[in-house]
Amino acid sequence: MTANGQVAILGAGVMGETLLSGLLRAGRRPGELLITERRAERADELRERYGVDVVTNIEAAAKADTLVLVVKPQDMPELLKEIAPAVRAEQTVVSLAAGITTGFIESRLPEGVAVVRVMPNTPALVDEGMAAISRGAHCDESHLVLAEGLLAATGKVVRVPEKQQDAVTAISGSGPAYIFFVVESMIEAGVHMGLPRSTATELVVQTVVGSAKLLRETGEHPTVLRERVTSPGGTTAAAVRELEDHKVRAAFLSAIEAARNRSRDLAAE
Ligand SMILES: NC(=O)C1=CN([C@@H]2O[C@H](COP(=O)(O)OP(=O)(O)OC[C@H]3O[C@@H](n4cnc5c(N)ncnc54)[C@H](OP(=O)(O)O)[C@@H]3O)[C@@H](O)[C@H]2O)C=CC1
Ligand SMILES: O=C(O)[C@@H]1CCC=N1
Repeated sequence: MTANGQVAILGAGVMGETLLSGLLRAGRRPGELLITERRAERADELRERYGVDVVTNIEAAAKADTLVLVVKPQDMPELLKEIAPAVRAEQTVVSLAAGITTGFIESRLPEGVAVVRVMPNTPALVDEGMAAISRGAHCDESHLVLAEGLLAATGKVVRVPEKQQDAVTAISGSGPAYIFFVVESMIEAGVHMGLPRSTATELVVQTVVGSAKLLRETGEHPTVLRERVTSPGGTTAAAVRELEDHKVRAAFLSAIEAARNRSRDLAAE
């Protein structure tokens, strides 16, 4: 991992804690990390679980070299207003918030601060994350390398132009939820047909893991892999016909466009 001094995670909810735990698993020492949280009991829980210091947003902004912003998009204006007086141009700001542009953040912080926009996802909790990063107006290669170093602790990192981030958010940011939705539906189908819930769950989870590995390790197109499962006149063909009749492919397109549009709207709230 690239060394980048002290890193503060501002907002340690689901995604903030995921990043924090990943950095610790990757060998970062608790003393190199700071976190901020506004609820005292949550702060105590994190302090106890990870041995990291929990400080105020202003303290974090004054002390850390890298500020990772992981509050909800709707909380971002208030957070930026609070930390702006303490932020300095030599710091790097990394935002994980959906929909919030680097321009939005730059315009609320002192002139010249480097801002990197990141879209991570929750499989980072098991070091299988997918993160996409984009540069703001004041970033150079060193800022992108720094952000890559942070995110590579928990999975893959790609660079994308910022104009693609709303689509990325809709695909890989929200993506795990679509997969879990499919998993839930398949388990329910198994239960409906009389399988014990535990059996249905084991069958579906291993099928998803195995299919994901097959995709990654063979590099084959998903259509080719699907055709290999689909024996002529067989069971899979009967099932896929139903999925097509119910316009599941079109539903995915509409759903993912809705997520992309929601990402675009978030900065305006
Ligand atoms: N969850 C996901 O899968 C992904 C989330 N993201 C992005 O990550 C960000 C966080 O999402 P998520 O972790 O799901 O949301 P959470 O609500 O779990 O986490 C946000 C955390 O920020 C805290 N917070 C809010 N305002 C402040 C503040 N002013 N100072 C300090 N802490 C504050 C909240 O505290 P409190 O509990 O008191 O409100 C909460 O603990 C969002 O911007 C989201 O778009 C990006 C990719 C994937
Ligand atoms: O649902 C959300 O808004 C966040 C961003 C991507 C995943 N979760």
